[in-house]
Amino acid sequence: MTARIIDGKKLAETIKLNLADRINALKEKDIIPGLTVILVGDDPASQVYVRNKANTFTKLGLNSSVEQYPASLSEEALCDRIRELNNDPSVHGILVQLPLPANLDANKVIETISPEKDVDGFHISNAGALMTGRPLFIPCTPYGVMKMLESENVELRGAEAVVIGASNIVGKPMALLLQKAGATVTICNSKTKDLAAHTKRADILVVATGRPGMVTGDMIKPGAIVIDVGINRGADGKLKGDVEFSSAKNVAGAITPVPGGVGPMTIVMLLVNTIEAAERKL
Ligand SMILES: Nc1nc(=O)c2c([nH]1)NC[C@@H]1CN(c3ccc(C(=O)N[C@@H](CCC(=O)O)C(=O)O)cc3)C=[N+]21
Repeated sequence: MTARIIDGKKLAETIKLNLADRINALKEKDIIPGLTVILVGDDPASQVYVRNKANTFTKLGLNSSVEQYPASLSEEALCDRIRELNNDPSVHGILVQLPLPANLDANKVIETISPEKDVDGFHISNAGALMTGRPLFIPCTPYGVMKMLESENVELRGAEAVVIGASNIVGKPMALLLQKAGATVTICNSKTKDLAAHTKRADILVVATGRPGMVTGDMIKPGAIVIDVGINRGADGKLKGDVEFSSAKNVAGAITPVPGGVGPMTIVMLLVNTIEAAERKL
């Protein structure tokens, strides 16, 4: 058996086409959704990725600007700039690229973003809103994963879902969304004893650990849906997921590739959130 490939790139393109009507409706009211991305420091991977985001926005006729600052930028200066953007009506979404240099307190910086412009959904108010079932912005990566599961017509009610990784930006919101959809959710972490005993029970397995190839085919329940959130860049410059694709594809029912899986979905959901932020200003 060979798994179906869940094509995130293709699904992202379809979602983009379906956004055209919403974008045009805003334009008729002289509103162009705008995102400002703030990048601190000169991590080359972040730079490439931030460019990708900006290009996607521009292609669809949205506004996007990237502000790049040296790693020496003070927390105060960064927060002052964020407050200016909070008050700029042409900016609907603000994204501060993570991770930030160690001398900056990421929590403090993120909490300076107005929750109404926090299109990442990382602000503590937005995390709490999601947790209590009244989300304002759903974090883009887990949001994109839910769209992928939807496109595959996966029955979530009563399903066993296992999420490996408990970060605030992927694992925790992912678990909440799956739970809300009716799945029974287990969150595993690096201390989990006998990880395979958990993963082998999973009808839906989401892997977000940042450890390349850590989930192998022998850990997967035959026919399971496997979602690989990993984006690890190897020494050869190639992207590698957290799932060992070569062995997993022989066991899973469906699997997301890396690249071309969750990554493009993350970007398109950022578009969705930014458009939604602009629509709320109508
Ligand atoms: N505030 C903040 N929000 C984020 O959403 C955020 C962040 N910081 N920091 C970094 C991570 C990483 N991330 C990616 C999203 C899409 C791709 C993506 O499109 N990947 C393509 C390939 C890109 C390539 O080839 O390099 C793919 O998987 O097919 C990659 C990485 C968002 N992040």
